[in-house]
Amino acid sequence: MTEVRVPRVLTIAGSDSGGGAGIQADLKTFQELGVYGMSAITAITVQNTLGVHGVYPLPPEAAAEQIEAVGSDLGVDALKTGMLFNAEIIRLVADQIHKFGWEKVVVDPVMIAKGGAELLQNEAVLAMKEHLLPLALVVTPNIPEAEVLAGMRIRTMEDRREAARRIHALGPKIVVIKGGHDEGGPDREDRDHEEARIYGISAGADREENLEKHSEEHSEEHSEEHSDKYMKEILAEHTEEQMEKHMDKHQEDHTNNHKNNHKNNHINDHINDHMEDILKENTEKHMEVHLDVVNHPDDQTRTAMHPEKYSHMNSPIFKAVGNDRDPQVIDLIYDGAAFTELSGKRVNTVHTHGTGCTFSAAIAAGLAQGMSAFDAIRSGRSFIQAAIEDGLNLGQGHGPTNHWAYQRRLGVLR
Ligand SMILES: Nc1ncnc2c1ncn2[C@@H]1O[C@H](COP(=O)(O)OP(=O)(O)OP(=O)(O)O)[C@@H](O)[C@H]1O
Ligand SMILES: Cc1ncc(CO)c(N)n1
Repeated sequence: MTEVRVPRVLTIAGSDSGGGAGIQADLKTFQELGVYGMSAITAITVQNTLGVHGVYPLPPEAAAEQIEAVGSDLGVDALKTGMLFNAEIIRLVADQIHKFGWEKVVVDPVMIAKGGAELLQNEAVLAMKEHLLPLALVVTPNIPEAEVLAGMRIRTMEDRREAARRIHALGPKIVVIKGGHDEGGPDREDRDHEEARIYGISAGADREENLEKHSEEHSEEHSEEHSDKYMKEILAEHTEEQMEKHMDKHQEDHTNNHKNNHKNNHINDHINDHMEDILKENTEKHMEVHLDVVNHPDDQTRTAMHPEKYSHMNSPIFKAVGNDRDPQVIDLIYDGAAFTELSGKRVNTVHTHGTGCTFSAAIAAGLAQGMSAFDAIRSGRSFIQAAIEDGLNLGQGHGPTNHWAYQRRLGVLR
């Protein structure tokens, strides 16, 4: 008789005292998805929903030794990396992955926190590209991280596809460029002007030509100094944008405060004892995970899906509801052969702290459970969509997502 063993997943990441991102988000996600979670901590961050107030990296050997301890004893079916902080930690982590021969590796190339704090030293980007990305099965940059890794600006979906091709060329088998930061719309022109300020170029007709030149220079040079400068420019720009958006959202939040307080007191009062009732009280809107898959005509990826194995995802709760007027978040997936767009309804909330950590942790959990990479990504997207939709409204800034939401919705179905 074969022994059934629980899937084992390791996260190599930083600690978030606020509990919404980093190691804490990963372990909560693993637990919710029914896999056994283990951790190798790279750094301790002093963090809450208002921002990162301190970063205390551990000695690089501490990460390597934690990985050695769990790898040599408990075993690892899949792993994810998050905040790695510096080049030395990246090199040692890559050495361990290589030594153990682990293949189900999800790299979340964490660089900055929402709010702007540096979670990866600028000079470590090169180590990430050279040592870690070649070992990744799935890499999940957000848009600013994809810009840094690809050495180009991302304005349009075509830019995103080009960035995905460039990142894929660095070695990972599947690239997912997440869309959380792509708010699209009228700010694009402002971004062109901001870019013009940074590069000293025109925001008009010759913009593309200049950018092209810049990215050619970038790929030719490959020097640490150059990538350091480029990363600083990109991150500074995105940080400014994030801070402005944060302030706007805060004002909006104040206006809605009274309404929200009422709703959240209600949720908190009942959260443990009457969760099923609360879920039933929530409207249809709350009950659905709005996901849709759009494949390009030559796309083969869709055949990699096995809906019969994950039949719960075809239930009304997880089915796309298909309202084209809803603002969408699109995650772009590229496997070296075809592009797939995974789109979901954009939730209008500031409580998105740790979305990337949670998403990549859910992908690693799916891989450990034997899902194909595409199914694991789709399942991870459903997990984070539910977690954002059923937000907890904690803290005064960017609050955490609700790691219970996905399983609790499934619980209602059972
Ligand atoms: N407002 C939103 N509504 C719905 N889905 C979202 C929203 N924001 C992000 N997502 C989803 O969450 C996942 C993480 O995307 P995001 O771009 O926010 O990552 P990130 O910036 O790396 O997150 P973080 O740095 O907070 O960990 C993606 O699957 C994305 O589509
Ligand atoms: C520790 C840690 N890792 C990752 C992120 C990115 O969300 C964060 N804010 N904190």
